[in-house]
Amino acid sequence: MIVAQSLTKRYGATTAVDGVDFTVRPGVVTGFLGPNGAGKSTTMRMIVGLDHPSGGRVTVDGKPYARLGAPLHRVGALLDASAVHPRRSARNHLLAVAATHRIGARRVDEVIATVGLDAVARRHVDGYSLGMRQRLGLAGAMLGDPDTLILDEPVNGLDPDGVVWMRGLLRDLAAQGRTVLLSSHLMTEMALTADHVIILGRGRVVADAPMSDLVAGADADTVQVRTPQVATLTPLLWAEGATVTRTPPDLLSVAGLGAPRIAQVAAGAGIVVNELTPVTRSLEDAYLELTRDDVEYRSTGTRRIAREMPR
Ligand SMILES: Nc1ncnc2c1ncn2[C@@H]1O[C@H](COP(=O)(O)OP(=O)(O)OP(=O)(O)O)[C@@H](O)[C@H]1O
Repeated sequence: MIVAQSLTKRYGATTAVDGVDFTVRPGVVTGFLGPNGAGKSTTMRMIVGLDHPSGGRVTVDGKPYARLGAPLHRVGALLDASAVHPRRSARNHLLAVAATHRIGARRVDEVIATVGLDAVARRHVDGYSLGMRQRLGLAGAMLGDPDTLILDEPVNGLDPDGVVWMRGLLRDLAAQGRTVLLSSHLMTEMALTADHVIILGRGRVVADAPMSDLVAGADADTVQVRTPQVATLTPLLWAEGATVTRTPPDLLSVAGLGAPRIAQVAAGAGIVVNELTPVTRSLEDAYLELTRDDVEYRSTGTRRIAREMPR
């Protein structure tokens, strides 16, 4: 379990992390989201003792990282996949890390197999693709079989097979009762992987909620109804207390009445319904709405770029 209390980090005049409180629980994958510069990496670095808080504290299983004995067995981190000596092989890199905790070669070969690098483990890392480096970083994080995993953008550079594999692995690790904190800008992937989400905006927590709450959200009871008989169905839905918005020629957006009741009303009046779809909000919609005021780096759009291009 990771607990942050009033956690703060200032770099000169910049407050990167501004008094955040959150708990990352075991047994689920927790997604860590936020616009560029929101403070995710800084928070992760503080969790693993690579940065010191300017205020507040963060603990793993009740202790600051620096006070955990044999930290590789407690916390595994993948924060920067490029942080490996390029002239070392993956296996030698992992053997060197393993030696700091008296972890043997057998475990090194086990994690190499788990991340699918067996065939290239004896090659220099400088020939590795970004996806291979991510796999190696994950192998390093898992080396000590830790209860807590902290992974900054681990799916960057992975091919579609790799993304699906990573999703399954992270979900398995959480199902084994581990604490998994994962940052990513890929909303669709995050929606498939995480059970709980913490969103930062300008160094503050703007959301801390189960994924199901975020993706259902405000639009959960809106239903899209497609019927050739909109004029007949609309007053019947009004009579049931629904709010109905019409998009010609045949689409109704119905709020305040669930799909089963709409189907009953239509069937009772002999109205043909071609589509009945409950509209759920995507994680991306929820994220964009929650961070609308917290985006530090916003593009100006392609039209302006086109105007400024030399002819
Ligand atoms: N070592 C540093 N020195 C000075 N400022 C820093 C340092 N590290 C981070 N910052 C600043 O702190 C803020 C938060 O940065 P951080 O990298 O934690 O954001 P992030 O949410 O991980 O962003 P991204 O999604 O782009 O990775 C930014 O304004 C950044 O410029």
